[in-house]
Amino acid sequence: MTALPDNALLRPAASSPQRLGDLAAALDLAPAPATADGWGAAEVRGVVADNRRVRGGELFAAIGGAHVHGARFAPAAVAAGAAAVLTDPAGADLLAAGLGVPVLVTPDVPAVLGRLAATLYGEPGRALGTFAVTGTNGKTTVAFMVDHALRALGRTTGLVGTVEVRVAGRAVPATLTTPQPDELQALLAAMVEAGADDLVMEVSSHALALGRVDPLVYDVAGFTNLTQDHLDFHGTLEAYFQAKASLFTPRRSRRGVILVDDVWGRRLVEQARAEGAAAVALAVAAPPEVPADWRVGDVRADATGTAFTLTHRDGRALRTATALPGGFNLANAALAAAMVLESGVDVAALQAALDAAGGLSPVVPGRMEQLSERPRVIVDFAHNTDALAQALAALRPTTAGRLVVLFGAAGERDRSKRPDMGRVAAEAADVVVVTDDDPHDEPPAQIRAEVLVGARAVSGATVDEIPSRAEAIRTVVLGAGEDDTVLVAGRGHETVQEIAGTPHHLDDRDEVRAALASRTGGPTA
Ligand SMILES: CC(=O)N[C@H]1[C@@H](OP(=O)(O)OP(=O)(O)OC[C@H]2O[C@@H](n3ccc(=O)[nH]c3=O)[C@H](O)[C@@H]2O)O[C@H](CO)[C@@H](O)[C@@H]1O[C@H](C)C(=O)N[C@@H](C)C(=O)N[C@H](CCC(=O)O)C(=O)O
Ligand SMILES: Nc1ncnc2c1ncn2[C@@H]1O[C@H](COP(=O)(O)OP(=O)(O)OP(=O)(O)O)[C@@H](O)[C@H]1O
Repeated sequence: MTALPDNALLRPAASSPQRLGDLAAALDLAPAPATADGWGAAEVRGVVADNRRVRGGELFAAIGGAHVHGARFAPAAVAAGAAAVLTDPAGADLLAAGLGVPVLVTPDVPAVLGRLAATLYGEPGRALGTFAVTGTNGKTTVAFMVDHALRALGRTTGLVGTVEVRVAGRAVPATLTTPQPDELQALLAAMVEAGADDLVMEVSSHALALGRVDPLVYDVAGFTNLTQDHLDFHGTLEAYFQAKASLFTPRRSRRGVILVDDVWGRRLVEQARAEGAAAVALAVAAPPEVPADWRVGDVRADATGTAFTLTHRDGRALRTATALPGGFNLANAALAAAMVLESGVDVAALQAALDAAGGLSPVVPGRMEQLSERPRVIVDFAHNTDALAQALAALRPTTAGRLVVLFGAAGERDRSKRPDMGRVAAEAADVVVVTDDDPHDEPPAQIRAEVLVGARAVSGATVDEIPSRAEAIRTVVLGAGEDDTVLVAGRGHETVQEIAGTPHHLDDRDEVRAALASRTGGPTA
């Protein structure tokens, strides 16, 4: 059994014990037949769905998963100090008699888990201003930007997302983009305990489809865009869209700010309003005939970044800038600013705060992160077709020499995007190097071959294949001319590469730095 990191930052230090009988009555949970009388008086002080996270006194929620039933771990959870177990009928059948603690049963454990955790931790979400960001690309960047703006306003924030979880200024690496319900509510309680005013989080389509964030109702939800991704999980683009759309309903948010640059955003505004949600439209690149509440204008881009004015139909206007490169980061910055304004912050207050903070330019690890200037080497997280195309398009105008891109595709994930990624790379770059990403359990050569089919169908670019990612990085960095731009795409901040089920340490940024150091004369940063 693998041990999980038990980071105290991720849970409240104190939580008041609650009677099992009260919880069962509130959440409609029934005792399993063999549960001894008097179970209702037993007390629990939290809930965990993974036995490796039990510290003592919690309710262990044993979930039927895709790989294993959590009930198998109930004895280990009880041995670690769990005071009761909640499971479904299939889990109850797996439990041996004589577990020694009360067992409660409900038909669908994940469906009650969030509410149970929120109840146990005192509804922490209600004590925080709450911001959620969803969309195929840009969630992490927008979340960092909203967080940056709120902190510029003097607020204490908690941040939850793909790169890290941050509680009032202290950070730990994240596991999922959006944590499981029991972990999320514990995290919110830890944030409240640490004195946070606001929560900013990324909400993945998986989390929405699986109800991970319920029963949170966000004050402001933001939508970036929708392009093909995650079809392995959702099946169709329509199902993927509907998962995202569920965030923009009164059940999950009070107000939505929706970028209407793409057709999905425009559809989302209509659908959200039809369902009675307050949906605010934001146009950045959309033409003037597309109706919008907030619109971006007077865009000035130079080597230091992009300045823009965000104007509301009612005349309110904010002028600010972002140093993060690319047209998509203008859209990300505008969305972040509009979300903060829609939470009720006064324009003059945000203007003053952003002026003092130098605009919306947080450091977002592994997102268009520039590691050297000549050659310009950038590590980015683009790992789907649209993100790759956009990242390359953002770099082309400022590349005097060749534009070189190195990337692969993840194994066991949305196979259909692989040739498309190869194609857009070969269309936009001069040199394409196809390497491994995270093959997981899939044969890496097969993944590369599927990417290469798309890349080789385009004439013009030089296309190479270098299986080892570290070797590929070294080769392109050593081979780059001073005027070239090298985009190392796909893994961003990630540090573990999984090949044939085995994790290997690999940090693209470290590999790039090492290669730069061995170029004659070293890098010019
Ligand atoms: C589809 C999905 O969301 N799967 C999640 C689910 O896995 P599973 O159903 O296979 O769980 P399982 O391994 O069968 O275990 C069943 C139960 O036993 C428990 N268990 C298991 C082992 C053990 O030793 N002890 C124990 O108690 C588990 O905590 C679980 O409650 O429960 C696991 C435990 O919490 C998660 O790690 C796992 O996420 C996997 C790793 C995953 O890849 N999720 C992806 C699809 C995901 O959610 N991604 C999105 C967005 C990504 C993006 O935008 O790019 C995200 O929000 O991260
Ligand atoms: N608004 C955007 N539109 C298109 N591409 C973007 C946008 N913002 C960022 N990108 C690209 O997508 C990559 C991932 O960005 P980011 O991490 O902010 O998105 P994300 O939605 O959090 O991604 P993931 O869900 O995979 O964690 C970036 O590295 C960049 O290449």
